Amino acid sequence: MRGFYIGRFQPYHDGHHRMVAEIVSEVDELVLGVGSAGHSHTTRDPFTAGERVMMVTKSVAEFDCTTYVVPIEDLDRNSVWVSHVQSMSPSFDVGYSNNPLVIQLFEEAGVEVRQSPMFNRDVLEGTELRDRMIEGGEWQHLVPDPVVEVIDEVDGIRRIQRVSETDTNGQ
Ligand SMILES: Nc1ncnc2c1ncn2[C@@H]1O[C@H](COP(=O)(O)OP(=O)(O)OP(=O)(O)O)[C@@H](O)[C@H]1O
Ligand SMILES: NC(=O)c1ccc[n+]([C@@H]2O[C@H](COP(=O)(O)O)[C@@H](O)[C@H]2O)c1
Repeated sequence: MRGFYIGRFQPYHDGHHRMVAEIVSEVDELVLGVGSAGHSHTTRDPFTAGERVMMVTKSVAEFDCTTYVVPIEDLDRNSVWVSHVQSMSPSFDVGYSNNPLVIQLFEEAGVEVRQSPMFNRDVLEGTELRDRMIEGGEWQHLVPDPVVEVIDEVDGIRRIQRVSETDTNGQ
């Protein structure tokens, strides 16, 4: 059986990693969709699809499960989004998500969806991690080690701090 799990992974963190650990115990192969693939260089979506592919690929290497990492761009039309996903991904039997819109769209398309508990959600949330990066706080212990290395390699902290600055010229 092949599973599919999509997220923006801005960045990939220990909550995602815990969920992947559970998924790989249930499936033979996994597809990890890197969502909103065209988005980057903003406060909400600082990292490119390629950078997120690196974070995810290096992090899941510890699991003994064939994993395909597939960038998936957004569409303006939710009603055909599942077809779009299926056109970009190896075929899959079950979708994994805790995102209500994703769950709704998969179910309407007849795809089985499984949810997982939210792990330590008070800190394991992309928004919280990005806030810490912008403010110079501690975030490294909340992501797998390879994610720290990728963000360092691409000078990601400087990037998110810069793109979060307000233009003070008032133009
Ligand atoms: N701590 C967590 N435990 C379990 N699942 C999580 C956790 N955080 C996110 N998820 C799930 O992982 C998927 C991808 O989430 P996403 O990449 O949007 O991360 P996020 O932490 O919710 O980030 P953001 O704050 O940027 O929206 C979603 O289904 C989301 O519900
Ligand atoms: N119409 C669309 O393009 C559409 C619909 C539902 C989910 N998505 C994407 O799927 C991903 C879901 O991941 P999150 O759970 O991280 O939000 C996001 O990248 C989101 O943009 C896109």
